[in-house]
Amino acid sequence: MIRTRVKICGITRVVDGVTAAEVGADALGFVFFEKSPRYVSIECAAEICRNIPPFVTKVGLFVDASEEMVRDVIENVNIDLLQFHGDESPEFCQKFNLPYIKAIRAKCKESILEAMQAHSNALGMLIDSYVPGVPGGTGSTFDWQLVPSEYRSKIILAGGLNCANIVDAIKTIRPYAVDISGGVESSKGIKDREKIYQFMKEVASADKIY
Ligand SMILES: O=C(O)c1ccccc1NCC(=O)[C@H](O)[C@H](O)COP(=O)(O)O
Repeated sequence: MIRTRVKICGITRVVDGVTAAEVGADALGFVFFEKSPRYVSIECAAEICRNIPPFVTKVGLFVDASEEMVRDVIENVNIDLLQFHGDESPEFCQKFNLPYIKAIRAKCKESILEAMQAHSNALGMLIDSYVPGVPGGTGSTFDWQLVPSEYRSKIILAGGLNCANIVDAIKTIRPYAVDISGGVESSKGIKDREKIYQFMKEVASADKIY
């Protein structure tokens, strides 16, 4: 059986990080973008990461951050992976001696393929919804037919996923991983234990289908 990995993004509290890890999330995301309602400070993220078991991947998210800021996070938070949501170049993304995920907002097939080729050294490509002026965490889905099937093993599907649509999403795309934020929240930045649990159950049931 193929197992779809799950990344839960926008963790702002120790309790949510611990719950997500307990319930089986493979990765947790921390948003270092001050304009986001899910922003976490370096101190807060470091405290959460100290409480998370070692085999859960900790991901630091940035939106056109300075090199200095990315380095500050790497030095002070025990993160394993970087995730870039802005217009960062491949050269910038590869500066930090850590693997990275490049987030692409799904405007059209051509722009997705172009970004995938430019970021061929990225560990994964997170394909998210395109909402003008919003770099991530939109809560909106997009046309999944835009996802290039030939890159399946690198694709992290994001954007408006929830318990009601995740089985369909996995059956349609068969991504390597799925990423969810708003779909497992009770309010922005506050995760809901029951929703996380249900989401993990739905992913497992989708995996049994193939
Ligand atoms: O979550 C945010 O507020 C955010 C802000 C700026 C850049 C990225 C952000 N989140 C990144 C993620 O990986 C989200 O999980 C992804 O966009 C999906 O969010 P949602 O549609 O709410 O599931």
